[in-house]
Amino acid sequence: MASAEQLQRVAQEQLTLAEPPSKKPESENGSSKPAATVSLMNRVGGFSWEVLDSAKTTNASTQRIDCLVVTTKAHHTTEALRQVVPRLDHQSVVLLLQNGMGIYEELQNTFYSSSANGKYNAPFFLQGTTTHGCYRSHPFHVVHAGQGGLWVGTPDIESAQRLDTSPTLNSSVRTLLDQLYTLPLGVRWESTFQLQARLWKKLAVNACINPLTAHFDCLNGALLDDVSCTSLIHALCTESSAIIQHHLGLIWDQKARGQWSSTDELAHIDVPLLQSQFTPDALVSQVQLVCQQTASNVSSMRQDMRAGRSTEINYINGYVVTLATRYNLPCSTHRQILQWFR
Ligand SMILES: NC(=O)C1=CN([C@@H]2O[C@H](COP(=O)(O)OP(=O)(O)OC[C@H]3O[C@@H](n4cnc5c(N)ncnc54)[C@H](OP(=O)(O)O)[C@@H]3O)[C@@H](O)[C@H]2O)C=CC1
Ligand SMILES: CC(C)(CO)C(=O)C(=O)O
Repeated sequence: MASAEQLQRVAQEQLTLAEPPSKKPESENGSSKPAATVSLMNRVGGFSWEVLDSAKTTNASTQRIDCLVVTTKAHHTTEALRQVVPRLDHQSVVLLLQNGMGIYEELQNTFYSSSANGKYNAPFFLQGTTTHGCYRSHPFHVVHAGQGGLWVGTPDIESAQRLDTSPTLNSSVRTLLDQLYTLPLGVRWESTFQLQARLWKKLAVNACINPLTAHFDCLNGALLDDVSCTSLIHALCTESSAIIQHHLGLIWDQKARGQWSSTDELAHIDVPLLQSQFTPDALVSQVQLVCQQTASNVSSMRQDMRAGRSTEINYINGYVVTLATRYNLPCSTHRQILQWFR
């Protein structure tokens, strides 16, 4: 985890830029010779960093953290945060950058429910999602294998409202964003619902490509050549579509009941237009597009599976199943896929 609290202190990490993975036959999101090497230190003044490692907790810092960017895998996030929870307060800003969904809720329930640390002490969470691709070639060296964008916003409307009404918080979020904007990562701020729609789309796509490529041990592009894979993609997207549409429908009802004032961003959201982006056909087209665009990629779940690591399945298909159970909607294909990983 990188702490952005003392941005002028210098770290020696290097960011390595490589050719896009599509130019290679089979890459782990780009594993051949890097195209360029640049020092983060020269470009952004350097990030302060600490190694957070359970073996060294006795020497761990107790200094308050202003801004924290969490880039762990979804299933490691709660344990990673546990080490720094005492250093976060209600004015700290924490940006979550995991694939999948449900992590924000898990953190709230684990650390900040009324029975735990108390809501009053919760830091201000932001969520983000990226289409960049990168991997670590060796310690402190990251290969930037695929160019994309990075979208950041608030996880729910309550957070958006809190941000609007707290100048201190607003200034902390601005500090973090200003640092992120200096990076060549195409960072953009999005309204709550634009970001949530983006996260839903990514979840629906990842719920097809990741488990299927891991299970059938194939490249992303190969999914489109196999008839059993394409029929699974249709089944998964049909189930995801009903669940997402239902979820959006609930928001539509809340809006209709006047739960938000006219100044809220949600008052301007066109829910039926949003819903049209989540039909089964729209989701299948999105999966096909990503399979084509990342045809020569080894998906992150396939990489994890090959390396004998745990996967993010519980935060991808597992999250879809959790919502289906909550809404009492059919979800047998996602359930079947979850069984493959048990
Ligand atoms: N890599 C990519 O191209 C993309 C990744 N993502 C998503 O971003 C997230 C991160 O992915 P990625 O960077 O590839 O994952 P990695 O596994 O490469 O990196 C995760 C980092 O988290 C650290 N970590 C794990 N547990 C802890 C802990 N308890 N305390 C502190 N640090 C910890 C790991 O440290 P250590 O190595 O020491 O264990 C490692 O440095 C995932 O959700 C992924 O799906 C999304 C889009 C693209
Ligand atoms: C988009 C995709 C499927 C690219 O490989 C990905 O996000 C992943 O591998 O986790």
